[in-house]
Amino acid sequence: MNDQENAKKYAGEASVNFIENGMKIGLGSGSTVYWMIRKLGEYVQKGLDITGIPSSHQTEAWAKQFSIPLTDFTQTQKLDIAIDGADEVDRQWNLIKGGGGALVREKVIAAAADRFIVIVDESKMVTNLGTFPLPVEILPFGWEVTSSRIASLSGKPVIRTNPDHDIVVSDNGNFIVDCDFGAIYDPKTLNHQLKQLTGVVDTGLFIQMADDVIVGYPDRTEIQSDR
Ligand SMILES: O=C(CO)[C@H](O)[C@H](O)COP(=O)(O)O
Repeated sequence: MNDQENAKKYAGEASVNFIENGMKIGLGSGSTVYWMIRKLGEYVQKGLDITGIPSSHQTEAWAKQFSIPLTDFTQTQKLDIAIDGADEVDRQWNLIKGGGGALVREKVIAAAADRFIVIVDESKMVTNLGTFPLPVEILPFGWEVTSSRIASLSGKPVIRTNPDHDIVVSDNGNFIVDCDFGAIYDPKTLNHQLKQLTGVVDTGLFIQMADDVIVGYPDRTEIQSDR
């Protein structure tokens, strides 16, 4: 395993220490979350009684693989904790998410949780957001119009495609545009401007939602609990 993967494993596994018996847990998406789910599965095997709501089809498949009991929002509207990765984390703990395309469900889950824990390897910690292009989920209908309106906010949107050049469809049946805004100095305002555009479902900007950030290094973790 390379250094970055080790760091993801450290961060993912450390987050499981925050989980207590009886909790309802939001399960994020991505390769760091994989390590959290795998470790959580071990705890469940040993008798930990929890239920999870997955934020993507991939996460649901992993949760089933590791025998984690699942529920959904028809059963509960409140989660004790949500644990998720991120593509970038700035100094105020604003996030860019959505590299894996699950940003909308991830945001619904984070918003429903009493505590939102972010798990990242050290490479994700940045001074300003924006090196990673911002994912924005948009409706397929008229996506060209929505995309050009995002461009008028200086976002340079690129429709997300797979290696066969087909447009990627999110778990919600929508499209994603990856937008290069340069350095994002005011993520709150940008998020607001984007969300006002008809056709935009949501953005990968998570503004001051994180309660804790667990940063993984190749040989250790650092838990940051004060913004
Ligand atoms: O937002 C996400 C998926 O939509 C992921 O959490 C984000 O892309 C980080 O993924 P990884 O842990 O694989 O680096």
